[in-house]
Amino acid sequence: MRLHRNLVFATIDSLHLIFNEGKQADKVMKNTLKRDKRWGSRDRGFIAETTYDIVRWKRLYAEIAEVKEPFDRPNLFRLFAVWATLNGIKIPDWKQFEDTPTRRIKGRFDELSNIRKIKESIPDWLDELGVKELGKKWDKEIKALNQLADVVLRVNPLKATVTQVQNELSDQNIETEVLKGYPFALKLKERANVFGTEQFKNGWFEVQDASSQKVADFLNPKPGERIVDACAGAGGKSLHIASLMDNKGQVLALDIYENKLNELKRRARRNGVHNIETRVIDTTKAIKKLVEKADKVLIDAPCSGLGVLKRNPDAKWKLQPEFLESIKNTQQEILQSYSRMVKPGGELVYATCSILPSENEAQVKTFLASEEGKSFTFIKDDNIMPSSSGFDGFYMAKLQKKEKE
Ligand SMILES: C[S@@+](CC[C@H](N)C(=O)[O-])C[C@H]1O[C@@H](n2cnc3c(N)ncnc32)[C@H](O)[C@@H]1O
Repeated sequence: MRLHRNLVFATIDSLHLIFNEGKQADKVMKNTLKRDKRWGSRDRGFIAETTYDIVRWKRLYAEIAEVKEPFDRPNLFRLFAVWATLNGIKIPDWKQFEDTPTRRIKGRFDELSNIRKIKESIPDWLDELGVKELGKKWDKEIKALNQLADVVLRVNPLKATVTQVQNELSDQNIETEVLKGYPFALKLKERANVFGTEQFKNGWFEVQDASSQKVADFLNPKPGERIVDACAGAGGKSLHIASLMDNKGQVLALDIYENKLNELKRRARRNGVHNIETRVIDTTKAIKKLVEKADKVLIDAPCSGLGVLKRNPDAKWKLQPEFLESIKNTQQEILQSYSRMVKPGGELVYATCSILPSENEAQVKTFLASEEGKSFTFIKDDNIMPSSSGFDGFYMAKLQKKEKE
């Protein structure tokens, strides 16, 4: 592979914004990719993948290059040189790469590969937490979480069949494969910009990780039911739920952020979904109005996001222990208040995209032992681990509200 100067410079500029200015990686990437209209999909792919790769391996590369934050421009080029060397890419004879110690880079990599927190490129506190919560399992989970995420589509059965989407995309040289056990999923064989296709614009599919597609299945919505999606965000799960209900019945999508619900409404129109109503939760009154009104409630709770590090490697550096503690309190508060919306005999699903038992099983256990939780019985749970599934880490638990005596 030959390195192109403007693509490398765009990568360096993006890394500066992410590492030194605390900007969110996905937002930086969106802006960077708008910079030059002449860039084709391979150029864009190079910038995005290289930037994300260097974000993912920041600690390892910084230790190899012997540089410390904040990274000045020469140091960002040193990180880049480590990336290129370890990926077998020839370093060009530009002045920014003068005296790159290629052999030393390889030697340092071998030396440092014995220390997990450096090899897997994670902060000390996160490595300690992983061991405390997952014991021996942490090793393979963090390894899996450092792999590049596959792109998975969820076909929208209101608009198309899996075969139709597969054939139409194949006509545009976008090859996909079906995933056993995931009835609406198609995995891209190679990364491609699916958002530009007519099929996406017409709502035939959404991009949604395979593990995330398990949540609506687990909830098992039926046409005609009244379902509350309590932390609906931009509606990844609401849209899936509505499609499984065949547009019959009602999905009430709640969130504390109006802008996310507005995005949900846009996506619902594209998806041909007509049975979602959105409500911003700005007072406790909004919750009270819905007490015992839902057949099923989904709480897709805000969480550490540790299960989706593949997709969002930047979170390794942005996440703080204090945030984790406060988000656990929020999770329990949400469980306590939104569970009241379930009708007697109805069901509650609590889900997170975390792999930490303290955000998952422990929260359910605390809830069941509480006054509010006493009216629920535990039905089942599912712990989807990145190492065994190959996709994101997710947790989901199903509880049933007891009938009134
Ligand atoms: C994991 S995200 C939801 C993702 C979404 N369900 C999807 O599938 O695309 C959690 C959501 O909970 C929302 N949230 C946080 N606190 C909340 C609260 N007290 N009540 C309702 N939603 C809340 C956040 O704004 C965020 O959109």
